[in-house]
Amino acid sequence: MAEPVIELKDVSFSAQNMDVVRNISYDFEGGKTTALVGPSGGGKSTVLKLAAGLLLPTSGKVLFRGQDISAMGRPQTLAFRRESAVVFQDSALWANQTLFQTLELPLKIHYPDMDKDERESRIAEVTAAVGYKRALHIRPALLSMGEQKLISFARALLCNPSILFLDEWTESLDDEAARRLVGIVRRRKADNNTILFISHDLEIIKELAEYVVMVIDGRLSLQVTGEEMEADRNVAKIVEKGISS
Ligand SMILES: Nc1ncnc2c1ncn2[C@@H]1O[C@H](COP(=O)(O)OP(=O)(O)OP(=O)(O)O)[C@@H](O)[C@H]1O
Repeated sequence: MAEPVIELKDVSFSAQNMDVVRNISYDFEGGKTTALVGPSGGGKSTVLKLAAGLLLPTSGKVLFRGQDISAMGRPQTLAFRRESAVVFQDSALWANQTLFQTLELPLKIHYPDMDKDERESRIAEVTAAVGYKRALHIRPALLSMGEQKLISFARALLCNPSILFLDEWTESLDDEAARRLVGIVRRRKADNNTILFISHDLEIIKELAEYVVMVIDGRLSLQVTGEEMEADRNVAKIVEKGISS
């Protein structure tokens, strides 16, 4: 097994007197693609946000390359942020900023020496890669949910991260747009990126996932490899049932 890039060590997360995630331990192997699956409300997004360091556990630890995320100083946090990127389920674009401003900010933070022309060309590159064709000097309210997803995905690609956290990333997209993003993830996977994604689409899970982890009621209920899922019809059925409930 390759070195784990992200480790969840007995992680729990509670909010408003509710145990959302309970005592989860899991190592996300470097260079591998893992699908988080399970029924709605089971805790997948919370696990993804804990792994991405966007939520801090109520108890337990999340380690990035062996370092406790909650104890990292600013330089290490910045390095983790530059190396990783998140596509949120709701896209999470800034309502009061143009798409261009939203896409320019990560480049300004992580590449302070990049000049405006270079930023424009990088933004043009990633928006073309995801197939976004409309203007960039407009605000997200003018976009469909699918177009917002494309911009969110383009933002995730901007700094060429080696770790991708993708939450319901093909939701709201038509087939052509979804296939395009699947193609991008497939190429990133071939380039040994570490990818953690949430999907309710069995075909996408089968196509991309090397590991499948099911979260039900805040707990890990199944951990299998993509090969085991492919080979064992019973396992495939459990996963299928889990994602459709
Ligand atoms: N900060 C919070 N405060 C209160 N409840 C929360 C919080 N975060 C998550 N929850 C609740 O915890 C449960 C799990 O949420 P989560 O979004 O992680 O599930 P999910 O498996 O990703 O669901 P879906 O597939 O519907 O997106 C839900 O019932 C949600 O309302």
